[in-house]
Amino acid sequence: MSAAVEVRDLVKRYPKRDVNAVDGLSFTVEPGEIFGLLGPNGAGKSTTIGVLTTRVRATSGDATVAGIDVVRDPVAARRLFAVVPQQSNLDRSLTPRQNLAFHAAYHGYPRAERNARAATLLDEFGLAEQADVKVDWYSGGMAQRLMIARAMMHEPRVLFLDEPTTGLDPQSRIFMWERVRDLRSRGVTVVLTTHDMDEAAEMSDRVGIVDHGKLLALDTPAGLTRGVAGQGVLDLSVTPAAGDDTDKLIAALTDVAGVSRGEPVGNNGSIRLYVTAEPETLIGPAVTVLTSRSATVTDVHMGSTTLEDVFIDLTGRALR
Ligand SMILES: Nc1ncnc2c1ncn2[C@@H]1O[C@H](COP(=O)(O)OP(=O)(O)OP(=O)(O)O)[C@@H](O)[C@H]1O
Repeated sequence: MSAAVEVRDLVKRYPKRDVNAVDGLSFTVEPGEIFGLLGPNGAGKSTTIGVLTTRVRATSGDATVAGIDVVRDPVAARRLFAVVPQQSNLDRSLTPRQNLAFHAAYHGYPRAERNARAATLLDEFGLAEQADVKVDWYSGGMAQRLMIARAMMHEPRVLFLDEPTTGLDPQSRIFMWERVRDLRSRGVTVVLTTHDMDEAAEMSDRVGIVDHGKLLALDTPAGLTRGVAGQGVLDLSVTPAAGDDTDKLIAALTDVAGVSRGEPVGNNGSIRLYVTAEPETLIGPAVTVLTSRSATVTDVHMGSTTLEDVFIDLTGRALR
């Protein structure tokens, strides 16, 4: 079976720009996966989705969806994928139900089948009760759900979701995540972009981290956090003694067995230690080092490493 999505050495340079928006990107998405492209604003995620969905012309490189070259055969490719953009592109002159039916008509579905599919999908996405109102009455979360329902009308093999939950309230986000998992369980491959590390970690089977149009790392969320940043983190709120400073405290703390690295967090004296042992076993040794240097420890917090830590590790910058 061919890959669901394959991108090889993809480059996109927009006119009058002096850097590449996408700069030699390569990755493969397996059938049935939820694949997340994670990166800050401007990293090139939407441009990559734009090329794969035939809306952006690549400068060079190859892109295939369900084995079809999207440049050579865009019409065949469009039958096999669906895309939900960042901004609503619902037809405001049609009702929600009509939006779905119209989309299926465009894809050549006979009337009875498109009406039946619309009813089923409206129900699945929790919109059956408000299927015949004005689209304008929909909240952001409902519009987002309707766009996914519409995308599913022509039974795509691959669904592209560009920032699917940006701006949604927590409840709508969770509903959306559940619906996307349902799609995966039915064999639909999902490629989503996000700058939200929680969303990437929660949703994706594998995550590609992109920055400045380049792929920096690609693995399962667990593999990424394990590989780069150890087992966990220990956050310490510390006031150094007179004559001492945070950098020196970090140097002393990284001598403790099990501490792989430390860095200042913010500018109020907080220190984050990346640890390779269980974080709680290192609280005692870390506090001993700090008190031996007459530093004052006001708070200790244990946590697991996140994709944010991975991004900081790779780029030296925070994700947002
Ligand atoms: N139509 C365009 N013309 C010129 N430059 C563009 C165009 N679209 C995007 N860019 C630039 O390309 C780069 C990548 O943008 P892109 O939208 O792909 O990033 P992104 O990771 O999706 O970010 P966001 O989450 O903000 O959408 C940015 O520097 C952006 O300014």
